[in-house]
Amino acid sequence: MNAIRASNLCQKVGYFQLKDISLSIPTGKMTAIIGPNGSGKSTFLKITAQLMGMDEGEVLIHDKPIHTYKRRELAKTISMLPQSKEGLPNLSVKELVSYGRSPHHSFLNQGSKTEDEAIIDWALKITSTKKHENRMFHELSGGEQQKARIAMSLAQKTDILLLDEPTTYLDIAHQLDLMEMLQEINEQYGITIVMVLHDLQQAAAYSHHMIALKGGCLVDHGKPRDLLTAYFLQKVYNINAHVYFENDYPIIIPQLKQRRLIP
Ligand SMILES: Nc1ncnc2c1ncn2[C@@H]1O[C@H](COP(=O)(O)OP(=O)(O)OP(=O)(O)O)[C@@H](O)[C@H]1O
Repeated sequence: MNAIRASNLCQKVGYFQLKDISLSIPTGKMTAIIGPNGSGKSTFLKITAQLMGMDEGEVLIHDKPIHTYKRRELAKTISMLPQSKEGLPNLSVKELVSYGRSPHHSFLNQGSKTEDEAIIDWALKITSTKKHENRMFHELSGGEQQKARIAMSLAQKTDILLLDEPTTYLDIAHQLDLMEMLQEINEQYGITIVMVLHDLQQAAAYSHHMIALKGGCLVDHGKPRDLLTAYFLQKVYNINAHVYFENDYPIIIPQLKQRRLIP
């Protein structure tokens, strides 16, 4: 079953164009979207979260065309964490995470306070941010802020979580901690996780499915172990590298003096 299916998706953004993208994202799995800077990864996520329209094509979420979803219904199905954390109000961590409950409230139906509290508590605990709940968001470190933002997305209680470069600004230990946390969330709760990542080793190690974009086009998609080869790296990034797997963890060894290969 597919959580997301795009067919012949085209979208022009300034001088850039997403061209005829057709792909599927499996339900309950972790999918990594990779590709060079400016290849359209964020644009694809934004269209999928309906933060941006499309010129042509169709996107189905759980087999239902995205344009037939009401705004609140979509927000209960899919949550997206954008790259930038700019513009977030200076709230306490708990207040920020509570924001995730907004789609579940309306003017006429404020929902159950007990249920909200239980979900907020769950989101704080699973992201290990419970201990920071009374601290101000802007006082946290980059890694702690990233986890608090993920807690806010989790509190939205959606089946699908879109994360745009969740490991940016994090050191290697916090990157691995975050990836393992996402793996745990995926395994325990069956949430479909789609993440844009630049670290190819982590992308392949932590995903079941990988999608590669380049220049607004889909280059390839499939299981990381099948996809990640020297030929693939040459095709997508124009680099020469050796690739091998050690206990299912991919190792990429780039050849030195690559610069002449960059167009
Ligand atoms: N609002 C906009 N106006 C004009 N051009 C835009 C706009 N948003 C994105 N673009 C362009 O669209 C292209 C694709 O951008 P996008 O952010 O989707 O790429 P990306 O693969 O996520 O890149 P990165 O890895 O660098 O984050 C880029 O060339 C970018 O300059």
